[in-house]
Amino acid sequence: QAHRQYSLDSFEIGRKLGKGKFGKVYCARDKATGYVCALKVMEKKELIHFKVEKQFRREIEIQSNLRHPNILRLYGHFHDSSRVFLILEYAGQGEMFKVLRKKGRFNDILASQYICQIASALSYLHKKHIIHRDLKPENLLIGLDGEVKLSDFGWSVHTPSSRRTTMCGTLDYLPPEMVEAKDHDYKVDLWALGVLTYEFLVGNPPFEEPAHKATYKRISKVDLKIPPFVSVEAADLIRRLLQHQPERRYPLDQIPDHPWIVKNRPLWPSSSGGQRRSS
Ligand SMILES: COc1ccc(/C=N/Nc2[nH]nc(C)c2C(=O)Nc2cccc(NC(C)=O)c2)cc1
Repeated sequence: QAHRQYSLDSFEIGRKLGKGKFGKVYCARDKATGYVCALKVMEKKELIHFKVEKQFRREIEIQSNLRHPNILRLYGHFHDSSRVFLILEYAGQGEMFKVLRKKGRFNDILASQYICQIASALSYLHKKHIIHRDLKPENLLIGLDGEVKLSDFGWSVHTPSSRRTTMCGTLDYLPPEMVEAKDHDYKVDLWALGVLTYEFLVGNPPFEEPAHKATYKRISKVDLKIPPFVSVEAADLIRRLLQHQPERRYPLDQIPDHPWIVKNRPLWPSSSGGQRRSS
């Protein structure tokens, strides 16, 4: 099954779900299994024009090997003379970005469940030496039961741990800051998780400014203003993630036990299993 050869003829094409960055997305049904999926169609000439073939191949290589309830599955891919097709998991409630814009902002219960699920997905990726590097509402989808699905691995990378092993002869001579610098890479996702937590609760990202330069200045100074309506517990987690020094950022594995998450956890995990705790 995993190595089935797919073609456009393998699918009944349903409604167009929307336009992604580089292509269109359709709901589709696999004729052989009756399984509903999402078919992402991209023009080869567009991928060449935007010089994203390498990033695109990396997205396929990375996402195909991932198995986690909060990471969108990539089941396979195929191409014809002019187009490339990704066979992706269908997430019933669509883009987080659109839901957030429509709702304005999320309450503590919804935001904390989303953040806990995203932390679980990031922890899974980091254990596989993968950094997402592009965490934002546009790259999140929501499943039928309201569970979050990390998608769009175009920018994620395998940390250079493999390069480290090939350098292993010389690793012994690397100074601490060089070796630690590798770990800094993971911690870019922790910062992004802090920005995302803020944006879910406030409705806009924390350092947003009309001019890029001004945004850059506010980020580098961590010029963070948390509005009074944000709960004390949420503000605490946001501050612990938005730390200038990467090594001071709150570890992912401690997030399920943070007061903001614990306080807002549903008494019984939802049918989708949510963030079931190991008893
Ligand atoms: C217009 O209202 C919608 C409501 C739900 C959807 C569901 N999309 N679900 C998906 N599952 N797997 C993938 C990949 C997608 C997907 O890319 N959806 C998508 C793509 C571009 C735009 C939108 N638009 C919205 C509103 O979600 C959705 C799509 C559209």
